Amino acid sequence: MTYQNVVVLGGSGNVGREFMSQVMRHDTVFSKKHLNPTNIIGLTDSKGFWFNRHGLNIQKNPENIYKWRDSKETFNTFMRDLDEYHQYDNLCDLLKFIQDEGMAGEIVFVDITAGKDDLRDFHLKVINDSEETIITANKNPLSIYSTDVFGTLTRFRERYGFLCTVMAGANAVSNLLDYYDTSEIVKKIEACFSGTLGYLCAELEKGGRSFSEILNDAKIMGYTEPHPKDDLNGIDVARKLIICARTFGHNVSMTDIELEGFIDESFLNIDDVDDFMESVKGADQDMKNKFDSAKRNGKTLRYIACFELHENGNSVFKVGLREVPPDSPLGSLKGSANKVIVETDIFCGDKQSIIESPGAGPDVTAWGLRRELLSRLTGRKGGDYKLT
Ligand SMILES: NC(=O)C1=CN([C@@H]2O[C@H](COP(=O)(O)OP(=O)(O)OC[C@H]3O[C@@H](n4cnc5c(N)ncnc54)[C@H](OP(=O)(O)O)[C@@H]3O)[C@@H](O)[C@H]2O)C=CC1
Ligand SMILES: N[C@@H](CC=O)C(=O)O
Repeated sequence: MTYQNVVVLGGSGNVGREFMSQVMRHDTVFSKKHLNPTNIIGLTDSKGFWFNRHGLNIQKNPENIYKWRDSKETFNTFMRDLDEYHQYDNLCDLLKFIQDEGMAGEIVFVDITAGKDDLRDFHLKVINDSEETIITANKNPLSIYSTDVFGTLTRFRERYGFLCTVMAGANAVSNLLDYYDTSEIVKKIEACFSGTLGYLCAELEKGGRSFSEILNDAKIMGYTEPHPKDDLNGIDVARKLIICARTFGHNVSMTDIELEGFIDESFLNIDDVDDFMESVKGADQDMKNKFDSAKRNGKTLRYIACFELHENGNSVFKVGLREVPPDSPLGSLKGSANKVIVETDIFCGDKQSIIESPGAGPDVTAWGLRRELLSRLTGRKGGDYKLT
């Protein structure tokens, strides 16, 4: 039996713990489902990593999941004596460690961190200087740097999976890759790409609860970024629009996007998450007024990412809050649902391509990552297929 050996970067985080728990319930050797079961041999946080070349011991007792899944602190305590923990100065030390263990060419890294420069460097090193594979839910390496970085990372598609960076529960990214490969020019995109902001809009539209209460809910449900200001300043949606546009062939960067935050900029400069959550209470009345005003116009509000290719070849990228009819394709979205409407030469008029799916949450994201991992298994379809 050949294992798919996995190292989870950020495995102790919200999505990371859910990912671990789903893999342990369904994808390891104990599930007896796949010819190449998943074997988690390493798990990192921001300071170091746990490693066991035969597989982390935490995997052996899926019945303990409930003891560690819901809190990072209890997870860290649970892990303390199970396997060896190595501190690192630089994430690239991990790559060297794996090579020294004689495991080069056998690893899939799953990036569930929100890291920036150090993760960009790690992704580049893995793709340029090793034969390992990366599957990422972290959008930063593909979006906040130059198109060259995007091009380098995605040049070996079989070694770089990024389906979960946009609409984690759907096939949006692979559809856009298909348009690129078939030379089908994307003319227009309109999308709601944020589970957090979608949930906020749908709940504010109902009335009854304040903006800050709903945001707190979204944070508890794991929809928000590690710092929710990255949702509210529109950067998370802009990153997704950049990843989409680069995927269908556009040389676009953050400065090309007309970006309007969800709330006033004056609330968006607080680094401490608890202080930030307290301060945004100041935006409650303004957000209520905006939704009341839209309602008086027979409209509602949605946070929309838009790309349009003009006849003269110029393209426009916009991200912001827009009034839309409540029964329109984006105005009718509920909860954390995401939707992307794409127009190309073939897919236009009443043949637009529309993809809708849940866009956020640890469960959806972890499932998307597992799906991408499993799609790479050579032995996936050779298992003992059971019908019940
Ligand atoms: N929530 C969702 O619905 C979705 C999330 N994502 C993405 O998933 C990622 C993780 O989100 P979430 O689980 O909520 O975040 P958390 O903050 O809960 O977890 C982040 C994890 O990454 C580790 N980490 C942070 N920085 C670094 C670094 N520089 N190097 C190595 N490890 C690091 C943290 O370790 P430590 O504990 O030491 O800080 C922690 O284990 C984000 O990039 C997010 O955009 C993508 C799609 C959907
Ligand atoms: N914070 C993001 C998580 C997924 O990318 C969102 O709300 O959509």
